[in-house]
Amino acid sequence: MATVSMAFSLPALNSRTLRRVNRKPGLALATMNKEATAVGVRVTEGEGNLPKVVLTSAGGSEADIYLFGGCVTSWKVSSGKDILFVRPDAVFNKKKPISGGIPHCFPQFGPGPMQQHGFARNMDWSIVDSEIVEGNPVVTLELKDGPYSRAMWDFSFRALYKVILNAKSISTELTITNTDNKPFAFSTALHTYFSASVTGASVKGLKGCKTLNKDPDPANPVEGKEERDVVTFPGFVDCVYLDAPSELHLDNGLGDIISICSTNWSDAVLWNPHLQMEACYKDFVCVENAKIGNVQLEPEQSWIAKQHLGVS
Ligand SMILES: O=P(O)(O)OC[C@H]1O[C@@H](O)[C@H](O)[C@@H](O)[C@@H]1O
Repeated sequence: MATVSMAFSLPALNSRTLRRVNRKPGLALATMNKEATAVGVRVTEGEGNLPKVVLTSAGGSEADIYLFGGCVTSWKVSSGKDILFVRPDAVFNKKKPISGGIPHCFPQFGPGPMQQHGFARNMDWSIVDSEIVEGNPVVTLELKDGPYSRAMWDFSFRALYKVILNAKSISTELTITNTDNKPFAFSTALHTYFSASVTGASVKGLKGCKTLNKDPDPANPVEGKEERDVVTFPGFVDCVYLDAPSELHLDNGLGDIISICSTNWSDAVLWNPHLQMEACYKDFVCVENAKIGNVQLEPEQSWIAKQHLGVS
């Protein structure tokens, strides 16, 4: 993956410069023509020449976030191991969402009146703020409605996505605000792809949840209840867990136990495509924090949800 090897140098990003130059989409790229320094938060050129924010923590962990889709594509812990997974068929040309990392599903999860998983993963987000807190980088991205989103969903909204990298964790906070003068409703998810050995991977914490099993037909989920303490991925898995607990544990089958803690992400989704993606299904599982039922927001109201992924 291309990193900082560019013909031009990069800007030193601090809160003041980011506030000044990145209020409008597109300006993050323009700032890449200035002098180079990288402390904690920097913008570089990623795959397909797309702008990418790199967070580097004092503890040696690193995260990559593409402005296209506001997508965290990599979270490397200090050993250099990437806890997230990007599919080998992922493209970085803006013609499709980036298939991997933590894509946004907003304002629709799954199939529905608009494109699968909504438009947020197909739009350019911009940087509105960054700071370093005790050696840990923090960046806030923003997405607002535009002609592309309005054509599918005719509402004015503002999404803020704050990403905080610590030595052993990455946290996100998503705030959706209704900036329209009429109410709207949405569903949403963080469609997190974890690196895994699928035969050894399992999730704890879902026992007792009501399930909507999208196997075999995602458009007609079957209701049920999870009876297992430890949920595995023996074949095709596509299942929604309603009112999931705020803490789940993923054993990725690669020697890591990952805690997945959340606030206000009421639901969870497990997905592995099995033979539908023969080239890569053995190498990842998706454990998604989701809000499946519609969130209703009146004008000026906001909805906030937090996710915290940690390794021990
Ligand atoms: O291929 P996409 O659009 O990224 O979606 C992948 C999968 O995403 C999951 O969240 C859904 O539950 C699946 O039904 C879907 O197939």
